[in-house]
Amino acid sequence: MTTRSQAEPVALDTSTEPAVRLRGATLAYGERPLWSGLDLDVAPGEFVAVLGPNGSGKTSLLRVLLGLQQLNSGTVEIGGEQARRGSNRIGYIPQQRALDANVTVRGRDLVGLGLDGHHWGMGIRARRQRKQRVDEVLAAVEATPYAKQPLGLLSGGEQQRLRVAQALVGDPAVLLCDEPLLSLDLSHQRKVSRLIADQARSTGSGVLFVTHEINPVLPMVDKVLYLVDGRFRLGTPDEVMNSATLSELYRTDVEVARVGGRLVVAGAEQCQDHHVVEADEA
Ligand SMILES: Nc1ncnc2c1ncn2[C@@H]1O[C@H](COP(=O)(O)OP(=O)(O)OP(=O)(O)O)[C@@H](O)[C@H]1O
Repeated sequence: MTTRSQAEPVALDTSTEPAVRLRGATLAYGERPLWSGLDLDVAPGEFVAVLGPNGSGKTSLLRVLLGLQQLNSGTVEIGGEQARRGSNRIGYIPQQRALDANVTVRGRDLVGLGLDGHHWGMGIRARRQRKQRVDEVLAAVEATPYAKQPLGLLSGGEQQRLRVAQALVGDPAVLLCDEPLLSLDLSHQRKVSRLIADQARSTGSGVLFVTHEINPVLPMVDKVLYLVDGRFRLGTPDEVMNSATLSELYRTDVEVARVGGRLVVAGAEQCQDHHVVEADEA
């Protein structure tokens, strides 16, 4: 499923800058801080899962990295440069919203938009390379059969696979994924998770992956950032996803068990609806 781009590379030199760097980052809307004093480095190729209950500030973190939301204090860098809107170093899979049935843009045109801002040059050769890259990524998400249909006529899961393709097509240095598995069936959840992890390993994209359910991506996760009610913990899955750490974070008794390679979290009401147990995932 791994593909390589012929676009001018935007992935970073792994020996130098982290893909993402936050220092002393604080974000508050009004009085209530969503998180404060956050130091986070995402190295090229690293896969970071961002967890937390509703309203804990996961999407807001992505908005900060996208340059759409200002920090109250601290700094945020993408590849050593201050985060800014419209950076072509970032691939973004937004939280899913169903598109209106009247949207007539074709899937492959949506994916092609992910290459805008890259330096492809002019002429027939560049056009052919661009088309080839779009075709590769469409095939990787198994969207080729419906890529010429209007987006508004596609199912939620089909639209979502095209959003994934759009985010991946430019080989971004940073891949921001906001619950990208929602509305995908189990088979496509696995394929899309694997595709994102492969992208991280092969092109050095640093991945921030917001999810309510860590199990489908657990084998791929290098670090977990867990946000709860203004507090956070950052570490390896074993360091964060254990009873002592989550009890401290939620300030109530939380039990974490490993069952057949999966994590089951029980205790605080807000984390029960957060870690859904699926029978099928290995
Ligand atoms: N621009 C804004 N102005 C004021 N409050 C905001 C703004 N954006 C988000 N919020 C609030 O900040 C909190 C965090 O929102 P955010 O969307 O980051 O949470 P989340 O962790 O992604 O939640 P979910 O799991 O429900 O998607 C919420 O209470 C939300 O209402």
